[in-house]
Amino acid sequence: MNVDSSANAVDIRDLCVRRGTHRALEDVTVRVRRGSITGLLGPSGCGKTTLMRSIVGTQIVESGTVTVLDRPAGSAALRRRIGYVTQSPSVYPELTVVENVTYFASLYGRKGTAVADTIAAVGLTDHAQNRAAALSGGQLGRVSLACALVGDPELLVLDEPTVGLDPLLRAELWEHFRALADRGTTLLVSSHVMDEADHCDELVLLREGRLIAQLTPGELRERTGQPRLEDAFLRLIRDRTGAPS
Ligand SMILES: Nc1ncnc2c1ncn2[C@@H]1O[C@H](COP(=O)(O)OP(=O)(O)OP(=O)(O)O)[C@@H](O)[C@H]1O
Repeated sequence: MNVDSSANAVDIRDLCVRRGTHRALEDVTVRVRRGSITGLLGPSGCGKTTLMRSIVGTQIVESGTVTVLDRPAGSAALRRRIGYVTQSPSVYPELTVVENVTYFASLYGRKGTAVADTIAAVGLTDHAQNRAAALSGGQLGRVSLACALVGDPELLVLDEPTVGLDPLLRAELWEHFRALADRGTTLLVSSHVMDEADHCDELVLLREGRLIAQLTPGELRERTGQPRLEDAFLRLIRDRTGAPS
């Protein structure tokens, strides 16, 4: 893929989103560089999923702009260019793993070894012939991930893709994400645990619907003087709220 890494894959300005009676996002301005891995981090309920939904175009926004791959979020032309994996796996339970992934590969015109390679990348080769209905929750999540990966989209939006996975599989998935980014894919990956932040080029830190900071892991450590990213995030919040450390 030929990519101008200085350009933004996602450009969000002054975004406000209301969900029910609650302001889920408040004046959020964020940019995601093409060909990078950006971690979307913050506590449960801070607005990570809402921000992802705004990017993939499934969220009604109150005000602000969301531009994705140079088009307004939700444009029909973006559908095949974005892969979105939600927290709840969306696969066909009666189909096997290989049938599920083959179906999505055919939608995107992928041929050759794409299906087998993608199933291997998510660690499911040994389960390729099993029906999805017979898989564990973590395995189902990986089938869902494979269905998004196999389309080789320009932008991958992944909502907590490593939740519930064992450390080895997690490490392998992050390696795969890095290989994709090196090839020019843009990845936006949410997590509510900071121990994955070091895999990211940039971090978007949210709290209570507001952007706390957008910076690299190195900048976060430097700004707070905390070597552990978990401590650094807490430091940043305490500095902003004036709470004692
Ligand atoms: N369908 C909904 N109707 C009303 N409010 C909602 C709805 N979904 C989410 N919210 C609220 O919007 C806010 C942001 O939720 P969101 O799901 O974006 O958070 P999150 O950071 O992704 O959380 P988690 O890490 O637990 O998935 C929360 O206060 C939540 O209660």
